[in-house]
Amino acid sequence: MVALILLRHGESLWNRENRFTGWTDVDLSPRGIEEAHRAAQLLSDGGFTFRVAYTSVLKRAIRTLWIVMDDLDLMYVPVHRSWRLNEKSYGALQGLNKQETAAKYGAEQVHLWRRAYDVRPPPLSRDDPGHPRFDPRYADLDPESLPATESLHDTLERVLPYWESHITADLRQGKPVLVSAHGNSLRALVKHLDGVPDDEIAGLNIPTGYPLVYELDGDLKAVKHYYLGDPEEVAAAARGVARQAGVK
Ligand SMILES: O=C(O)[C@@H](CO)OP(=O)(O)O
Repeated sequence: MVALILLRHGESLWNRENRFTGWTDVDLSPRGIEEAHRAAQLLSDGGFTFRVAYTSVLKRAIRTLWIVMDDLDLMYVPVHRSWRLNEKSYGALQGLNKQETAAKYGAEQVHLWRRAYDVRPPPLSRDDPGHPRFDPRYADLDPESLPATESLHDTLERVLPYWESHITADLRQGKPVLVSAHGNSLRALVKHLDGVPDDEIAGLNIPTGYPLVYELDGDLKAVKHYYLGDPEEVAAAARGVARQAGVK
C-alpha cells in the first residue's frame, strides 16, 4: 500500500474575495497560510510523510507546499512543478465575483461553469493581457496549446498525462507522494482515481487546506480515501465551497 496525499492550497486572496481565479497567480491570504500550517499539523498528527512532492506553477499551491515541507522538516524532498496541475482555466470569468456573476447570468449557469464536466466558461480573448501566452512561465510551451478556458474534462485531459508519466512512476516505486494543487485539478484527479461518472462529478467540492489521503494498492487502485481533520469541519468547509456562487 502506498499513500497519495492530495492537498488543495489554503485560502487565497481571491477565495477570500469570492472571485474566480483559474490561472491567475494569486497568493495565499493570512487565513490560507494558517490553513497550510494546519494541514502540516494534521499530517504530522496522523503520522504521514512523503518522499516526493508535486505542485502547479501557481504560487498559492507552491506556498502551501513550502509551508507544509518546512513545518514537517521535509525541505529536502524533491519538488516537481507543472502547469498541468494548474487550476482549471476560468477564461473570461477570472477576476469576477462569483455571487455577482450568478446574479447576472443565473445561479444555474454559474453552477454549470463551475462544476459541470463538459461546460467551458466564456474564453479569454487571444489579446487579453491575462491570456497565458503572454506569461513568461509558459514560454517553453506552444502558445496554441495554452487554454483560453477549460471545462473539467479539458482539465482532466491535461492532468492525466502528467499523472501517468510522472506521479505514478514514484508511487510504483513505493514512494508516498504529496500533490499540492487546486480545487478543480484535484477534482479531475479524484474523478479518475474513483471512477466518478461524468454526471456525478458536479456534486464534488474540495475544501482548502485539508489533506485528502488515498491508499493505493500495487496496481495503484484506490483502496480507500479519507480527509484528515474533523469530519464535520471538513464537510462544512466543502459545503461552503459549493455555496460560493449562491445568489444573495
Ligand atoms: O476560482 C477558482 O479558480 C476555483 C477555485 O477557487 O473556484 P471554483 O471553486 O468556483 O471552481
